[in-house]
Amino acid sequence: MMAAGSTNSWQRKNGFERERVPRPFVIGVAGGTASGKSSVCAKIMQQLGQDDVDHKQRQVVIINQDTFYRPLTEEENAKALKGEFNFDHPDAFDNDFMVNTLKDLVAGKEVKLPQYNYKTNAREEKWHTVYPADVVLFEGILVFYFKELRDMYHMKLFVDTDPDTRLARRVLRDTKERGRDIENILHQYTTLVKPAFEEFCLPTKKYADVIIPRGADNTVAIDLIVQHIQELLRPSANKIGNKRPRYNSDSFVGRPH
Ligand SMILES: Nc1ncnc2c1ncn2[C@@H]1O[C@H](COP(=O)(O)OP(=O)(O)O)[C@@H](O)[C@H]1O
Ligand SMILES: Nc1ccn([C@@H]2O[C@H](COP(=O)(O)O)[C@@H](O)[C@H]2O)c(=O)n1
Repeated sequence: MMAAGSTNSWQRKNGFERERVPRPFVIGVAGGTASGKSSVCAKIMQQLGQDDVDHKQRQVVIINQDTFYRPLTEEENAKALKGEFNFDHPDAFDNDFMVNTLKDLVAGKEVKLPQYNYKTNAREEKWHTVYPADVVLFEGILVFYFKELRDMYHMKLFVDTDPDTRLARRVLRDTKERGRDIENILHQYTTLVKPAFEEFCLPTKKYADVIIPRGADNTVAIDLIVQHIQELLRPSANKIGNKRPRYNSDSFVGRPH
């Protein structure tokens, strides 16, 4: 671990002195379907002591790329119901919405986001507010694919879980939580999800700063990442660039060692 008050290589490379760590600190979390991206983000959030904090006060927010699936045409929706629409292709996303949302969060603005419904393959009508935070975790299968997004991350994590394990988890999850039947899941997986993973997601692993084998089970990797975030965002590193000092939580950064 870096000594308190020192400047790390990332900061030097990017021209940031110790006290100029960017706010918010944006972390991209990529990986195949059911690799454990959400679980890893939830653990990071929990270990930063943010679970019990009110949404308006949270210093860490998690944004899921699935929020940005574009609305489907009637024809596409009919295909989706048969497991024949390619949700794993970059064209399935509303790229402008995704980029603008992240830009707004980087600019310290609050954003309004829909809840995505996997049963209807559409956004819910009711949107919720996400408030500015000091750490933004942006997770999804293709969060490293788009250069404009990639350039906004200060740290990139790739969750690397064995494909058989991922398929097994996806079958369980999609039958229980996403209203799918097994035939439909396996058809979609073999014809669309797996080929798209190999074409669009896996090649983006090279952009990762940290690869996390086994996802949320990898407590050593998660502990190291959390320590690194805490170190970067210690209050002493907060002299310039933070318009909203919110370091009054003992459970977050700035806790005495
Ligand atoms: N380490 C694990 N052991 C067992 N099940 C897990 C593990 N990590 C995730 N899961 C389960 O696998 C499914 C996908 O995990 P999730 O974290 O949502 O992955 P992703 O966000 O990459 O799709 C979920 O049902 C989750 O509960
Ligand atoms: N209507 C939808 C939208 C997405 N999917 C699948 O979800 C996967 C991405 O979510 P993860 O939590 O698994 O990363 C992706 O592989 C899509 O195939 C879907 O099935 N239906």
